[in-house]
Amino acid sequence: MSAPALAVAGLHKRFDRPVVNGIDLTVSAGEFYALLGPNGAGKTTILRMVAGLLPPDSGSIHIFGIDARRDPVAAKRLVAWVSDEPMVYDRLTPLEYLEFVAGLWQMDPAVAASRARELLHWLGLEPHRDELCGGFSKGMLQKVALAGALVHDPKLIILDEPLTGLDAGSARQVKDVLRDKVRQGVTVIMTTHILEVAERMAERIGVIAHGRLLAEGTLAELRARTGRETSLEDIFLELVATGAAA
Ligand SMILES: Nc1ncnc2c1ncn2[C@@H]1O[C@H](COP(=O)(O)OP(=O)(O)OP(=O)(O)O)[C@@H](O)[C@H]1O
Repeated sequence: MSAPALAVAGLHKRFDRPVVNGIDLTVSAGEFYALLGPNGAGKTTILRMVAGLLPPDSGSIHIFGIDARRDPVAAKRLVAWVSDEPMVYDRLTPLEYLEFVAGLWQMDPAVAASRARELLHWLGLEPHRDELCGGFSKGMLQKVALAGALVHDPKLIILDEPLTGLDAGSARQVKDVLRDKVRQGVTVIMTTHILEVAERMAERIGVIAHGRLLAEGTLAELRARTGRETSLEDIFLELVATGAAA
């Protein structure tokens, strides 16, 4: 059997207080996984550790079987990280930005150019490909950042609140790109506060509070835990309330 896209075990991180408290998480290759949790639950901190941007205090992270703490460069080649605060160079056009990112990955220029064109088309950025990013709205910058994260053809895409601030049309484009990627066998892990998105798009859902995984499973499995045919919102609120009381 092939290695899971992500296998996290015993992950801990503290800042001035413990923030991630022994997370175990396995996401299969080709799965769409949503990580939910109230503000400050530790979701971003977990994903930043997985993406190699923050060192854990303890625990292991394997990406497609690669020990990401021991071999971070090999692991990062397989991963895209899309933050909720897009960092794009103001003085570059989207096309130049994608060429720049492709250069960092030492991609073949012809492959990079064709992938960049495809991504700009998918995300509706083609009409703006020669305009400077400095004049773009937050939503447009978010889409440029997503395109930049996908240009090296990652196998695991990690997104922190990718739909926040996007208008309905842009949100649809981003969701379609992610669905297409999953159809192609790519793994997607994302955080969201938009529970309908998790309900509609994710194959499995994990609920985090106080740096702990309270529950995970398909929507049907989470419903079975509560013993009621109810919405993800009800399940989420019940889990977080009982988790907080525990
Ligand atoms: N670099 C840091 N230094 C100190 N504390 C931090 C740092 N990064 C995160 N924290 C704290 O860790 C806790 C978890 O933050 P995190 O951003 O992981 O939560 P989250 O679940 O992503 O929340 P949200 O849904 O609000 O984005 C918060 O209390 C936050 O203030």
